Amino acid sequence: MSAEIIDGKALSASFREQIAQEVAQFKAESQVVPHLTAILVGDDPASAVYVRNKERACEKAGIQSTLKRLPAETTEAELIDLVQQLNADPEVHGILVQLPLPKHINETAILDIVNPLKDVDAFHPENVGLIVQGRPRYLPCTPYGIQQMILSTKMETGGKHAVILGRSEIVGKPMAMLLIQRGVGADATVTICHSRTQNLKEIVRSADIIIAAIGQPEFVTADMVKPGAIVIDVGINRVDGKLVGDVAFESVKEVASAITPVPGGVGPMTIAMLLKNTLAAARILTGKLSD
Ligand SMILES: NC(=O)C1=CN([C@@H]2O[C@H](COP(=O)(O)OP(=O)(O)OC[C@H]3O[C@@H](n4cnc5c(N)ncnc54)[C@H](OP(=O)(O)O)[C@@H]3O)[C@@H](O)[C@H]2O)C=CC1
Ligand SMILES: Nc1nc(=O)c2c([nH]1)NC[C@@H]1CN(c3ccc(C(=O)N[C@@H](CCC(=O)O)C(=O)O)cc3)C=[N+]21
Repeated sequence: MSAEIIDGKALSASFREQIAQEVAQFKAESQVVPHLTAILVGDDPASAVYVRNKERACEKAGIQSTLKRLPAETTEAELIDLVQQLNADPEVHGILVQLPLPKHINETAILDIVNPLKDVDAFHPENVGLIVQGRPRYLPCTPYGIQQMILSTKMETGGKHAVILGRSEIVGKPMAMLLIQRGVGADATVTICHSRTQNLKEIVRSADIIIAAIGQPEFVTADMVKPGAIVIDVGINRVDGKLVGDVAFESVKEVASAITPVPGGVGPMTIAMLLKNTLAAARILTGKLSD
């Protein structure tokens, strides 16, 4: 039997519609326009696509979006200066520093100085700490979007074995934190695999939920998937000009019960959750909601 295809594009559209309504209501009540500012340093083509998608989505939801484009030669001091300006600007509610940054800039040094209340990526250590403790201020966009996709399948996650491939700060690690929390769409038993993991295939084969976030084209093959598992493909890889995920979609969909496509899966959901966080940031900063 072929798996249910979790349509990230359609799901994100329905989230974005809901967010647009909430934005309109917030504007009417507060006379404030939620405003996201993204910083893009250098000209990485993949980052440019993401930033463009994000700008379009903001516009459609009634969220103001500004892109600060800086040349690849920008110094760390210059970038710090810009972040501090945005921190101090009362009209900016969300700040997103597009990663990766050029090698000569220390990413941690930059992410650490973003005002945690404006940190819509949830990368600041204060926000990460709050997530770990189970009292999040913002949820990290990609794991948050994935959790919504899993919820959309109506599969019970409680007590299930979720195997995450990849331990990055942006996907793998925070994903594990969300799935081990108590509550709906969580309560899972989580294993994180990475490049040093032994018996990776066997571990993945025991998973009820597989989340692949390693950046290796079609790494997860049908023989690694337990029949009936949910498979979430986070990978964005460009192969011969085509976009492919970390999962061999065509064969795995014959084994899984539900699967996300690439493109049209996790990517669009990441953007929808970014909009949600930006509205939440505007609420927190204007005192319309306690943080
Ligand atoms: N759709 C979306 O919204 C998003 C998509 N992405 C995509 O997701 C993918 C992962 O990105 P990101 O989370 O930033 O991860 P990173 O590229 O920062 O790290 C990759 C992780 O995968 C692990 N890994 C790499 N190769 C293997 C392997 N052969 N076996 C086991 N583990 C391996 C690494 O292990 P180790 O730590 O040991 O090196 C590391 O933990 C990329 O394709 C990226 O483009 C990322 C963010 C959002
Ligand atoms: N500070 C920061 N926050 C991030 O959340 C962040 C980041 N930096 N750096 C890079 C990764 C990657 N990422 C994607 C988001 C959406 C799509 C997306 O919209 N993808 C579409 C199509 C993309 C295309 O056509 O190339 C899809 O999968 O259907 C992809 C990738 C967010 N990231």
